[in-house]
Amino acid sequence: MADKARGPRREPIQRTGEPDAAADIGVEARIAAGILLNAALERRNGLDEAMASAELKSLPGPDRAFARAVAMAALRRLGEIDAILNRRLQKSPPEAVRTILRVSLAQTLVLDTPAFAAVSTAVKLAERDAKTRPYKALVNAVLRGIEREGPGLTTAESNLPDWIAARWKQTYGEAALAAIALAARDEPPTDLSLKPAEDANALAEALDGQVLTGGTVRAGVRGDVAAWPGYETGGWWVQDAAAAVPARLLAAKSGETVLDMCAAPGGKTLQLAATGATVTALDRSEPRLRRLRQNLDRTGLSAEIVVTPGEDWEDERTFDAVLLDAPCTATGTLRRNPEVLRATKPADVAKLADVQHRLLDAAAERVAPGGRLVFCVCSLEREEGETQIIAFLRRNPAFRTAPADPAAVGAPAEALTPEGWLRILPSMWAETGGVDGFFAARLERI
Ligand SMILES: C[S@@+](CC[C@H](N)C(=O)[O-])C[C@H]1O[C@@H](n2cnc3c(N)ncnc32)[C@H](O)[C@@H]1O
Repeated sequence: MADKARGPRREPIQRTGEPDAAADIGVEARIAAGILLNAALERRNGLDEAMASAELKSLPGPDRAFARAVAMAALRRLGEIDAILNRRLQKSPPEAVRTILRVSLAQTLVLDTPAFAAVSTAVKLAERDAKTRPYKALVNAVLRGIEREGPGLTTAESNLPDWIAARWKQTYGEAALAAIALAARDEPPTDLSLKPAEDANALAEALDGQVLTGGTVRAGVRGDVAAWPGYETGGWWVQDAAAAVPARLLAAKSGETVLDMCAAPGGKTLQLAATGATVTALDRSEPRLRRLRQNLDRTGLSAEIVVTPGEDWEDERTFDAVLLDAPCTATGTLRRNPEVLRATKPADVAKLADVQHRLLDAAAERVAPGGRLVFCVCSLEREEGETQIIAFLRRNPAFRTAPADPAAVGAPAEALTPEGWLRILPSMWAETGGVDGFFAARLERI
């Protein structure tokens, strides 16, 4: 596969992190990294499933964390890593050999692992398996060649699957595509949403971070969030700055009734419950609702929980405000979940748009006269965002757009569309570390 030329922007690959003591971590962790990488490339949720497998769980914690960091780095830079490899490979090696090479390059090019450790463990990995043993010398030569002569220039856009890059170029233009690709190269910072009574400035200071417009605290440190101040006492929860926007847009108030229609694992339910509104959190997935319950317990917040598909809910109630955070391709979360780009197929966009259409109609029925409806998706695909709302407003003349005020809801100013909706791109707020991609529209029943 040749390095894709989608424009002139070619730059040296940048290192972004350094897992602890990578040089001391051994072959087993690298094998695990390969397992995680391939699971993520093979199937949706593959990485999470593989992380939960007995094989991964049997590793010591630091090895497991290292394996995940390597797999994530490889996924974020897959196009660049393959381009570098392809310049040195005369023909494509067996997949197992490519995995070893990818895992090794993710360490040296992205994670700052010392080359001696990344290369020698790659050679040991090749040696261990009869299928890869004949390629031991090749693995050594390719990796040492790259170390000696440098990786060469690569493009951030090459990390995006072709069909996705083509779509985003058409929807957002070439410059935005390049900016999104750049934003997706690096591990994003961790953002926290706080309960209203918490001191955002003190938390930001403790985490060497900053308070963003809207009140999100962006941590300046990484690591185990459960060890950060305020976790045990439930003062905050992890939630990307963009993911915190839709619940603010709904502007729930104490004393109102609110339905969160696709609620689990509950980041937005927590925001809504923290306003003092009476919240009903509905989701079709019991396992995901279990996580929502744990989140409510930890934060001391409360909500009624309903397990059912939103379209089939046999309940007559209507609500002052309804939030529909619909299931979607999640392409906007590519910085946090680079695997979504590999797992999503073109046909998924239309399939999920159908689900969103049905859920939107079901959500609309739950809105009391004069009430509000916020629809949002963490997708960059127009069919899951703007197109849904245009079609919904045509089918439902009883609703109209209530334009968003980006400053009031902690969204980037440039996210506001002419229609009054919010289209947040991962390239926005780049100077403070970027955001997830989101679409959100607030509607009101006339
Ligand atoms: C984008 S996630 C929601 C994230 C959540 N709002 C949060 O902030 O943590 C979409 C959710 O929709 C749920 N879901 C999918 N189809 C559904 C349906 N027909 N009815 C209700 N929930 C559904 C999924 O189980 C998933 O939890």
